[in-house]
Amino acid sequence: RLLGHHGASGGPGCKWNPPVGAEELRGELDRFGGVSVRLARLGALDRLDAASFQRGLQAAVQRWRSEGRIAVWLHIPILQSRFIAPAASLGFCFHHAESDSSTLTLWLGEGPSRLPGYATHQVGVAGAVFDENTRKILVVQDRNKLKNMWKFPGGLSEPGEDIGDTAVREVFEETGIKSEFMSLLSIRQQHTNPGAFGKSDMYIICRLKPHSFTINFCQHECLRCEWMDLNDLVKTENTTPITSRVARLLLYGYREGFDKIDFTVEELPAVYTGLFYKLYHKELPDNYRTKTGMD
Ligand SMILES: NC(=O)C1=CN([C@@H]2O[C@H](COP(=O)(O)OP(=O)(O)OC[C@H]3O[C@@H](n4cnc5c(N)ncnc54)[C@H](O)[C@@H]3O)[C@@H](O)[C@H]2O)C=CC1
Ligand SMILES: [Mg+2]
Repeated sequence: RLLGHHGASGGPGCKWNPPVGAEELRGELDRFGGVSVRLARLGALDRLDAASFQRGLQAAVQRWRSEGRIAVWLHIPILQSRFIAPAASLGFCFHHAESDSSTLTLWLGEGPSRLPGYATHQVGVAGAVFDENTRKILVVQDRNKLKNMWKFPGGLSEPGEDIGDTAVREVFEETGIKSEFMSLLSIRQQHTNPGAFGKSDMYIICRLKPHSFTINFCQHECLRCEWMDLNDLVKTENTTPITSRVARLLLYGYREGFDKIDFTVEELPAVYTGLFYKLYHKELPDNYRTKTGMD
């Protein structure tokens, strides 16, 4: 199927405005039929002004259309940001930006754009550090909050960081307590979160096992930090609904067995990419783990 035949070879303006820089605007084809142009990889753009770039891009877009490309991905290094406005005037929109570049897209296919969006969520992770021997749980009060409610220490995940590693790192940074990841207990999803720049927030609580007990809390982020009896956290009014709920969940797990509440983790190989990933779920009994055990 050929898309967008129209306007293939030069409109009226083209003869008199040779597409300056059009030769340079070469892209790579992706497996979906889109073309990706990385300005950082193209030479001779330093002396190109915005108007010439726009003419060159317009001619290139016409060419890509005639070749049936479904989309254009335009990667612009931050120092070449003068090319953003000309691209936008040809219909390009921001797809995303990183610290040193932005990526704009133009959909050329039929109907509305089917290009995937960019990041949708921020991920926050808290650690519920529970000591089974003393039945105590580690809680903090935020310094920067209007109401000083007890909550689990935690914070935002860094790019490429495992959920459990975020929990352990944040707990240590905020309280000085060393701990080990045991399981995932809950996931909260909230949209248009003010702290997530209007994106959605995914807040994950992990069960951690303490390896040290002397509190040395971060004065910047925390006002108070203590080991609290789990029953007291379950009963207190001075906490958030999510903390209260997870405290009840922990009490249930403590009494009836943590396998009732734990999503444990396992690392598995990805089929196509050769990468590895972490899979979290309730414990699978041994006889369900192998195909032969199923009959
Ligand atoms: N119910 C609960 O127990 C609560 C859960 N959460 C969740 O925790 C996660 C975030 O945890 P945090 O402890 O907030 O992250 P965090 O531990 O990574 O700390 C964020 C840091 O960034 C600073 N910061 C944030 N916005 C700033 C700005 N505009 N300018 C300057 N500094 C700024 C804060 O002061 C803080 O030091 C989210 O997923 C959130 O939904 C947050 C509050 C309460
Ligand atoms: Mg925090």
